[in-house]
Amino acid sequence: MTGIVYKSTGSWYTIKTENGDFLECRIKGKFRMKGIKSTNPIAVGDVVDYDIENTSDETTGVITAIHERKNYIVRKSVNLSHQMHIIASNIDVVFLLVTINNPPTTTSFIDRFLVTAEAYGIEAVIVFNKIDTFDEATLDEQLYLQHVYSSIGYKCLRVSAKDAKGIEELKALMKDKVSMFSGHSGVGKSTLVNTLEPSLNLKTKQISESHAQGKHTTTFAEMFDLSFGAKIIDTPGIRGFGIVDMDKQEIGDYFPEFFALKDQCKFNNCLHKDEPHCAIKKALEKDEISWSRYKSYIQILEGDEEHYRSDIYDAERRASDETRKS
Ligand SMILES: Nc1nc2c(ncn2[C@@H]2O[C@H](COP(=O)(O)OP(=O)(O)OP(=O)(O)O)[C@@H](O)[C@H]2O)c(=O)[nH]1
Ligand SMILES: [Zn+2]
Repeated sequence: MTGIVYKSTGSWYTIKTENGDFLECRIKGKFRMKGIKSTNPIAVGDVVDYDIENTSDETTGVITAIHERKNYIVRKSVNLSHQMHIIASNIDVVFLLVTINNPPTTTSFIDRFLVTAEAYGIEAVIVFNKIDTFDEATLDEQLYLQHVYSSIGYKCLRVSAKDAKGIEELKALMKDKVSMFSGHSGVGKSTLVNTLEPSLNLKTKQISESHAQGKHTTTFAEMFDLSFGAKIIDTPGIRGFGIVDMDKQEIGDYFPEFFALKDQCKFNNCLHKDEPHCAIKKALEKDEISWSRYKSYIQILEGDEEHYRSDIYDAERRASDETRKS
Protein backbone atom coordinates (compact mmCIF):
# COMPACT_ATOMS: atom_id res chain seq x y z
CA MET A 1 0.00 0.00 0.00
CA THR A 2 1.15 3.51 -0.73
CA GLY A 3 0.83 6.73 1.26
CA ILE A 4 2.20 10.27 1.50
CA VAL A 5 4.14 11.54 4.50
CA TYR A 6 2.38 14.55 6.05
CA LYS A 7 4.40 14.92 9.21
CA SER A 8 7.47 13.49 10.80
CA THR A 9 8.56 13.80 14.38
CA GLY A 10 11.74 11.82 14.27
CA SER A 11 10.73 8.28 14.99
CA TRP A 12 7.08 8.41 13.91
CA TYR A 13 5.70 9.44 10.56
CA THR A 14 2.12 10.43 9.89
CA ILE A 15 1.10 9.25 6.47
CA LYS A 16 -2.09 9.76 4.54
CA THR A 17 -3.24 6.51 3.03
CA GLU A 18 -4.96 6.01 -0.28
CA ASN A 19 -8.33 5.99 1.54
CA GLY A 20 -7.59 9.42 2.97
CA ASP A 21 -7.03 8.15 6.51
CA PHE A 22 -4.04 9.13 8.58
CA LEU A 23 -1.81 6.40 9.93
CA GLU A 24 1.11 6.60 12.33
CA CYS A 25 4.07 4.69 10.97
CA ARG A 26 7.54 3.66 11.96
CA ILE A 27 10.32 2.60 9.66
CA LYS A 28 11.89 -0.78 9.52
CA GLY A 29 15.45 -1.42 8.52
CA LYS A 30 17.81 1.04 6.98
CA PHE A 31 16.76 3.61 4.42
CA ARG A 32 19.68 4.84 2.43
CA MET A 33 19.12 7.15 -0.47
CA LYS A 34 21.77 7.16 -3.13
CA GLY A 35 24.06 10.18 -2.98
CA ILE A 36 22.57 11.93 0.06
CA LYS A 37 23.97 11.89 3.53
CA SER A 38 20.92 12.91 5.46
CA THR A 39 20.05 12.79 9.10
CA ASN A 40 16.47 11.86 8.30
CA PRO A 41 15.63 8.95 6.02
CA ILE A 42 12.05 10.04 5.33
CA ALA A 43 10.74 13.56 4.84
CA VAL A 44 7.39 15.31 4.51
CA GLY A 45 6.19 14.88 0.95
CA ASP A 46 7.72 11.45 0.47
CA VAL A 47 5.64 8.78 -1.19
CA VAL A 48 6.12 5.54 0.70
CA ASP A 49 5.01 1.92 0.73
CA TYR A 50 3.77 0.62 4.05
CA ASP A 51 2.35 -2.42 5.79
CA ILE A 52 -0.30 -2.40 8.49
CA GLU A 53 0.70 -3.67 11.91
CA ASN A 54 -2.09 -4.58 14.28
CA THR A 55 -1.43 -4.99 17.94
CA SER A 56 -4.11 -5.74 20.52
CA ASP A 57 -5.02 -2.10 21.07
CA GLU A 58 -3.81 -0.08 18.09
CA THR A 59 -3.22 -0.05 14.38
CA THR A 60 0.02 1.43 13.17
CA GLY A 61 2.07 1.07 10.03
CA VAL A 62 5.56 0.17 9.00
CA ILE A 63 7.16 2.02 6.11
CA THR A 64 8.90 -0.50 3.91
CA ALA A 65 10.06 1.55 0.92
CA ILE A 66 10.32 5.07 -0.35
CA HIS A 67 9.49 6.06 -3.91
CA GLU A 68 11.99 8.08 -5.87
CA ARG A 69 11.77 11.79 -5.04
CA LYS A 70 11.11 14.20 -7.86
CA ASN A 71 12.94 16.89 -5.83
CA TYR A 72 13.76 17.78 -2.25
CA ILE A 73 15.02 20.73 -0.26
CA VAL A 74 17.65 20.48 2.43
CA ARG A 75 19.38 22.37 5.14
CA LYS A 76 22.58 21.57 6.92
CA SER A 77 22.05 19.55 10.01
CA VAL A 78 22.43 21.62 13.15
CA ASN A 79 24.72 19.21 14.90
CA LEU A 80 26.42 17.27 12.17
CA SER A 81 27.87 19.84 9.83
CA HIS A 82 28.47 17.48 6.95
CA GLN A 83 25.04 15.97 6.96
CA MET A 84 21.91 17.28 5.37
CA HIS A 85 18.47 17.42 6.82
CA ILE A 86 15.81 16.94 4.20
CA ILE A 87 13.11 19.49 4.93
CA ALA A 88 10.55 18.35 2.37
CA SER A 89 10.24 16.55 -0.93
CA ASN A 90 8.09 16.33 -4.05
CA ILE A 91 7.25 20.02 -4.11
CA ASP A 92 5.40 21.17 -7.23
CA VAL A 93 5.66 24.91 -6.83
CA VAL A 94 7.22 27.39 -4.47
CA PHE A 95 5.72 30.85 -4.17
CA LEU A 96 8.14 33.64 -3.33
CA LEU A 97 6.32 36.47 -1.63
CA VAL A 98 7.83 39.81 -2.53
CA THR A 99 7.06 43.19 -1.03
CA ILE A 100 8.56 46.30 -2.57
CA ASN A 101 9.39 48.32 0.52
CA ASN A 102 7.62 47.02 3.59
CA PRO A 103 9.87 45.11 4.10
CA PRO A 104 12.10 45.67 1.05
CA THR A 105 12.86 42.63 -1.05
CA THR A 106 15.98 43.14 -3.16
CA THR A 107 16.44 41.76 -6.66
CA SER A 108 19.52 40.06 -5.35
CA PHE A 109 17.39 38.15 -2.84
CA ILE A 110 14.81 37.28 -5.51
CA ASP A 111 17.52 36.07 -7.90
CA ARG A 112 19.27 33.92 -5.32
CA PHE A 113 15.95 32.37 -4.48
CA LEU A 114 15.15 31.69 -8.14
CA VAL A 115 18.59 30.18 -8.72
CA THR A 116 18.08 27.86 -5.76
CA ALA A 117 14.65 26.85 -7.04
CA GLU A 118 16.12 26.12 -10.48
CA ALA A 119 18.89 24.06 -8.89
CA TYR A 120 16.34 22.11 -6.87
CA GLY A 121 14.17 21.63 -9.95
CA ILE A 122 11.12 23.31 -8.41
CA GLU A 123 8.89 25.75 -10.25
CA ALA A 124 9.00 29.20 -8.65
CA VAL A 125 6.23 31.78 -8.88
CA ILE A 126 6.68 35.37 -7.72
CA VAL A 127 3.81 36.78 -5.68
CA PHE A 128 3.91 40.53 -5.19
CA ASN A 129 1.99 41.16 -1.98
CA LYS A 130 0.54 44.24 -0.30
CA ILE A 131 -0.60 45.87 -3.56
CA ASP A 132 -3.22 47.68 -1.45
CA THR A 133 -0.45 49.84 0.03
CA PHE A 134 1.17 50.91 -3.22
CA ASP A 135 1.71 54.55 -4.10
CA GLU A 136 2.69 55.50 -7.63
CA ALA A 137 6.43 54.99 -7.15
CA THR A 138 5.95 51.58 -5.53
CA LEU A 139 3.57 50.56 -8.28
CA ASP A 140 6.10 51.58 -10.93
CA GLU A 141 8.80 49.56 -9.29
CA GLN A 142 6.56 46.53 -8.87
CA LEU A 143 5.43 46.63 -12.50
CA TYR A 144 9.02 46.97 -13.62
CA LEU A 145 10.06 43.91 -11.62
CA GLN A 146 7.08 42.01 -12.95
CA HIS A 147 8.19 42.89 -16.46
CA VAL A 148 11.76 41.69 -15.78
CA TYR A 149 10.69 38.36 -14.33
CA SER A 150 7.78 37.57 -16.58
CA SER A 151 9.92 38.18 -19.67
CA ILE A 152 12.31 35.50 -18.38
CA GLY A 153 9.33 33.17 -18.07
CA TYR A 154 8.52 33.31 -14.35
CA LYS A 155 4.85 33.53 -13.49
CA CYS A 156 4.06 36.64 -11.47
CA LEU A 157 0.98 37.42 -9.43
CA ARG A 158 -0.15 40.60 -7.73
CA VAL A 159 -2.09 40.10 -4.52
CA SER A 160 -3.24 41.71 -1.36
CA ALA A 161 -3.42 39.11 1.38
CA LYS A 162 -5.17 41.69 3.53
CA ASP A 163 -7.90 42.65 1.05
CA ALA A 164 -8.12 39.19 -0.55
CA LYS A 165 -7.19 40.54 -4.00
CA GLY A 166 -5.69 38.18 -6.57
CA ILE A 167 -6.48 35.20 -4.38
CA GLU A 168 -8.51 33.29 -6.98
CA GLU A 169 -5.59 33.38 -9.42
CA LEU A 170 -3.30 32.11 -6.70
CA LYS A 171 -5.70 29.31 -5.80
CA ALA A 172 -5.86 28.28 -9.44
CA LEU A 173 -2.08 27.89 -9.52
CA MET A 174 -2.12 25.87 -6.30
CA LYS A 175 -4.90 23.48 -7.23
CA ASP A 176 -3.90 19.78 -7.31
CA LYS A 177 -0.33 20.69 -6.37
CA VAL A 178 2.00 20.70 -3.38
CA SER A 179 3.04 24.29 -2.63
CA MET A 180 5.41 26.10 -0.34
CA PHE A 181 5.51 29.77 0.58
CA SER A 182 8.72 31.64 1.14
CA GLY A 183 9.94 35.20 1.58
CA HIS A 184 11.36 37.63 4.11
CA SER A 185 9.87 37.97 7.53
CA GLY A 186 6.91 40.34 7.37
CA VAL A 187 6.05 39.92 3.67
CA GLY A 188 2.73 38.39 4.66
CA LYS A 189 3.10 34.61 4.42
CA SER A 190 0.90 33.82 7.40
CA THR A 191 -1.65 36.44 6.40
CA LEU A 192 -1.83 35.03 2.89
CA VAL A 193 -2.24 31.45 4.04
CA ASN A 194 -4.97 32.53 6.44
CA THR A 195 -6.73 34.34 3.60
CA LEU A 196 -6.48 31.22 1.46
CA GLU A 197 -7.82 29.01 4.22
CA PRO A 198 -9.12 30.87 7.27
CA SER A 199 -9.57 27.71 9.30
CA LEU A 200 -5.93 26.81 9.05
CA ASN A 201 -3.89 28.54 11.68
CA LEU A 202 -0.29 27.95 10.77
CA LYS A 203 2.36 27.94 13.40
CA THR A 204 4.83 29.98 11.36
CA LYS A 205 4.14 33.20 13.19
CA GLN A 206 4.33 32.03 16.77
CA ILE A 207 7.51 30.17 16.17
CA SER A 208 9.37 32.94 14.42
CA GLU A 209 8.36 35.30 17.20
CA SER A 210 9.70 33.09 19.91
CA HIS A 211 13.11 33.13 18.23
CA ALA A 212 13.23 29.48 17.52
CA GLN A 213 16.22 29.89 15.19
CA GLY A 214 18.87 27.38 16.05
CA LYS A 215 16.30 25.15 17.64
CA HIS A 216 15.25 23.68 14.32
CA THR A 217 15.31 20.20 15.77
CA THR A 218 12.15 20.94 17.68
CA THR A 219 10.23 22.29 14.70
CA PHE A 220 8.96 20.06 11.94
CA ALA A 221 7.68 20.58 8.48
CA GLU A 222 4.08 19.57 7.97
CA MET A 223 1.80 19.12 5.00
CA PHE A 224 -1.79 20.42 5.05
CA ASP A 225 -4.71 19.76 2.74
CA LEU A 226 -6.58 22.90 1.75
CA SER A 227 -10.27 22.88 0.95
CA PHE A 228 -9.83 23.83 -2.71
CA GLY A 229 -7.78 20.76 -3.57
CA ALA A 230 -4.31 22.05 -2.82
CA LYS A 231 -1.63 20.95 -0.41
CA ILE A 232 0.84 23.19 1.32
CA ILE A 233 3.97 22.38 3.24
CA ASP A 234 4.58 24.60 6.22
CA THR A 235 8.14 24.78 7.50
CA PRO A 236 7.99 26.56 10.84
CA GLY A 237 11.17 28.38 11.75
CA ILE A 238 12.69 27.73 8.34
CA ARG A 239 12.04 30.71 6.19
CA GLY A 240 14.90 30.26 3.80
CA PHE A 241 15.06 27.84 1.02
CA GLY A 242 17.94 25.69 2.11
CA ILE A 243 21.30 25.21 0.59
CA VAL A 244 22.53 24.06 -2.73
CA ASP A 245 26.07 23.27 -3.74
CA MET A 246 26.87 24.80 -7.08
CA ASP A 247 29.92 24.81 -9.29
CA LYS A 248 30.79 28.17 -10.81
CA GLN A 249 30.11 26.66 -14.22
CA GLU A 250 26.52 25.73 -13.44
CA ILE A 251 25.40 29.01 -11.87
CA GLY A 252 24.67 30.58 -15.26
CA ASP A 253 22.53 27.60 -16.19
CA TYR A 254 20.14 28.52 -13.38
CA PHE A 255 19.49 31.91 -15.00
CA PRO A 256 17.13 30.70 -17.75
CA GLU A 257 17.73 33.73 -19.98
CA PHE A 258 21.51 33.16 -19.79
CA PHE A 259 21.13 29.45 -20.38
CA ALA A 260 19.12 30.13 -23.54
CA LEU A 261 22.00 32.14 -25.01
CA LYS A 262 25.08 30.37 -23.78
CA ASP A 263 25.49 28.26 -26.93
CA GLN A 264 26.28 31.50 -28.70
CA CYS A 265 29.19 32.38 -26.40
CA LYS A 266 32.55 31.82 -28.08
CA PHE A 267 33.84 29.61 -25.28
CA ASN A 268 31.74 26.72 -24.16
CA ASN A 269 32.97 27.19 -20.59
CA CYS A 270 32.24 30.94 -20.68
CA LEU A 271 31.51 32.42 -17.26
CA HIS A 272 30.09 35.53 -18.95
CA LYS A 273 32.55 37.77 -17.14
CA ASP A 274 35.67 38.81 -18.98
CA GLU A 275 35.57 36.42 -21.91
CA PRO A 276 35.47 37.86 -25.43
CA HIS A 277 32.45 37.28 -27.67
CA CYS A 278 30.11 36.49 -24.82
CA ALA A 279 26.48 36.30 -25.91
CA ILE A 280 25.24 37.19 -22.44
CA LYS A 281 27.26 40.40 -22.29
CA LYS A 282 26.12 41.30 -25.78
CA ALA A 283 22.49 40.80 -24.74
CA LEU A 284 23.14 42.86 -21.64
CA GLU A 285 24.44 45.76 -23.70
CA LYS A 286 21.34 45.58 -25.89
CA ASP A 287 19.16 45.59 -22.74
CA GLU A 288 17.85 42.15 -23.58
CA ILE A 289 19.13 40.91 -20.25
CA SER A 290 18.42 42.94 -17.16
CA TRP A 291 21.36 44.54 -15.36
CA SER A 292 20.00 43.59 -11.98
CA ARG A 293 19.97 39.94 -13.04
CA TYR A 294 23.53 40.17 -14.31
CA LYS A 295 24.60 41.86 -11.09
CA SER A 296 23.03 39.07 -9.04
CA TYR A 297 24.79 36.53 -11.21
CA ILE A 298 28.18 38.14 -10.63
CA GLN A 299 27.47 38.35 -6.90
CA ILE A 300 26.70 34.67 -6.73
CA LEU A 301 29.66 33.83 -8.92
CA GLU A 302 32.13 35.90 -6.94
CA GLY A 303 30.51 35.66 -3.55
CA ASP A 304 32.31 33.77 -0.91
CA GLU A 305 31.09 30.23 -0.61
CA GLU A 306 29.05 31.11 2.44
CA HIS A 307 26.80 33.20 0.27
CA TYR A 308 25.27 30.45 -1.67
CA ARG A 309 26.04 27.55 0.57
CA SER A 310 24.45 28.86 3.71
CA ASP A 311 20.77 29.43 4.21
CA ILE A 312 19.93 32.05 1.63
CA TYR A 313 17.41 33.69 3.87
CA ASP A 314 20.02 34.56 6.45
CA ALA A 315 22.71 35.41 3.95
CA GLU A 316 20.47 37.75 2.08
CA ARG A 317 19.02 39.25 5.16
CA ARG A 318 22.48 40.22 6.36
CA ALA A 319 23.34 41.60 2.95
CA SER A 320 20.17 43.65 2.73
CA ASP A 321 20.63 44.96 6.27
CA GLU A 322 24.09 46.12 5.27
CA THR A 323 22.81 47.86 2.16
CA ARG A 324 20.20 49.69 4.16
CA LYS A 325 22.77 50.84 6.70
CA SER A 326 25.15 52.19 4.08
N1 LIG B 1 -1.53 46.34 3.96
C1 LIG B 1 -1.26 45.04 3.94
N2 LIG B 1 -0.65 44.47 5.00
C2 LIG B 1 -0.39 43.15 4.94
C3 LIG B 1 -0.71 42.36 3.82
N3 LIG B 1 -0.30 41.10 4.06
C4 LIG B 1 0.25 41.10 5.28
N4 LIG B 1 0.20 42.33 5.83
C5 LIG B 1 0.70 42.74 7.14
O1 LIG B 1 2.11 42.55 7.19
C6 LIG B 1 2.51 42.14 8.50
C7 LIG B 1 3.32 40.86 8.41
O2 LIG B 1 2.48 39.83 7.94
P1 LIG B 1 2.71 38.29 8.30
O3 LIG B 1 1.64 37.52 7.63
O4 LIG B 1 2.87 38.14 9.76
O5 LIG B 1 4.13 38.05 7.61
P2 LIG B 1 4.99 36.72 7.56
O6 LIG B 1 5.62 36.68 6.22
O7 LIG B 1 4.18 35.54 7.95
O8 LIG B 1 6.09 37.03 8.64
P3 LIG B 1 6.98 35.99 9.48
O9 LIG B 1 6.04 35.14 10.29
O10 LIG B 1 7.84 36.87 10.35
O11 LIG B 1 7.78 35.20 8.52
C8 LIG B 1 1.25 42.00 9.30
O12 LIG B 1 1.08 43.19 10.05
C9 LIG B 1 0.14 41.89 8.27
O13 LIG B 1 -1.09 42.36 8.70
C10 LIG B 1 -1.35 43.00 2.69
O14 LIG B 1 -1.68 42.42 1.67
N5 LIG B 1 -1.58 44.35 2.83
ZN1 LIG C 1 29.31 34.11 -22.10
